[in-house]
Amino acid sequence: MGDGSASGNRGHNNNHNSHSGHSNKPEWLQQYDLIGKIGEGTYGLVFLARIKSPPNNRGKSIAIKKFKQSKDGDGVSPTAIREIMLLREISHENVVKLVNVHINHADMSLYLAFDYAEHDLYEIIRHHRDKVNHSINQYTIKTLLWQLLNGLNYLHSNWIIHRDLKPSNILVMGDAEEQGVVKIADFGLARIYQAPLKSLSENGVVVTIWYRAPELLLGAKHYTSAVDMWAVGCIFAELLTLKPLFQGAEVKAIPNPFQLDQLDKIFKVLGHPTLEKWPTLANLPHWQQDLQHIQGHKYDNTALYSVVHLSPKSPAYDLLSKMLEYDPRKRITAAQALEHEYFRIEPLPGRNALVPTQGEKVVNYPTRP
Ligand SMILES: Nc1ncnc2c1ncn2[C@@H]1O[C@H](COP(=O)(O)OP(=O)(O)OP(=O)(O)O)[C@@H](O)[C@H]1O
Repeated sequence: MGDGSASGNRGHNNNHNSHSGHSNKPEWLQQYDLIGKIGEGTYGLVFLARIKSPPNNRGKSIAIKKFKQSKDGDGVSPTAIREIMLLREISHENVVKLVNVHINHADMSLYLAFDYAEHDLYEIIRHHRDKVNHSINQYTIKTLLWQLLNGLNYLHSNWIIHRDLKPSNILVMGDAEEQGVVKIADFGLARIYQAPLKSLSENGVVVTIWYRAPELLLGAKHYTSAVDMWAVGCIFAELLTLKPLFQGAEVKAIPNPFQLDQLDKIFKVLGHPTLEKWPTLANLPHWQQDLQHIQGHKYDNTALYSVVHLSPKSPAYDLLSKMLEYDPRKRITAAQALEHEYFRIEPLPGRNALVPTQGEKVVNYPTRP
């Protein structure tokens, strides 16, 4: 088993719910030693496992994502299976590798096995904020951002929009060989599950709205890769200040309620969007429907540079403000961002984000519990 293909599984064993004689684990799972639960997200549970064989991979750590069944009990659809098979072709240094797909045909439940990454930006930011109490060094921020953009540029060039980028989905390798390399996780899953914008997942895990682009908050039906660049802007600001940039209180109603507080938080920092700067704003459902709240209150001062403690003339501020451009058509793309002056001035981005530059203290980031 573990041939890396759902159809391969089928060829190997017609009874996909089959269990071996000595264990009640599904047969494919027996190639791994399950170590423990890493976390829980919108779509399911994540476990740490180690490969038992073949010998050259022995001991290699893997993150197995077990997907929940949907409410009506139907498992993964044929369309989703096709999408997942496409995701297996995705291969880039800054995108987490999908190493195996297992489908339990008895109930159509789905398990994806990814390369394991020891850190993620959520934990790195939290560690700096709550434990070491000092900001992340400039080299690390720039390297994390460059590699994130590099992975995203690859995904966008392959017509994959992430749609749910946030610090916990941006992994950083702790391994010797790939230490400090950024890996984007959870890409392509939004499309498979088609419900990334619902407010609460079935188990009550909160889906964060803090990184959601204004066009989505205003009810846009069609989204583009620009939604990911907005999230990157929010993450860049959070790396600089160790605080989420737009921390709106979520409206918890289903499906996809109007998140007024989130927009309010954005408008307070970036000023009110105008039709002059964002002409297609007028077509967005919530902009039209909610005249009283959304258009009634006017914010006009842009306070972004003071919130992120950057000089308005700095290249870092210039790049950040281009990521947080209201009009998605004018927002900077990943390819353009990689060419930005910020990445051409010292300190230059490198491969290992976690090695400090000269004179900086080594930060020992915690490993996953
Ligand atoms: N390949 C991986 N290696 C190590 N940890 C991972 C891997 N993929 C995900 N994780 C971690 O597992 C936890 C749960 O991840 P998951 O993607 O399911 O949820 P989430 O990102 O918290 O939320 P959501 O599913 O809503 O995006 C997170 O802490 C995440 O960093």
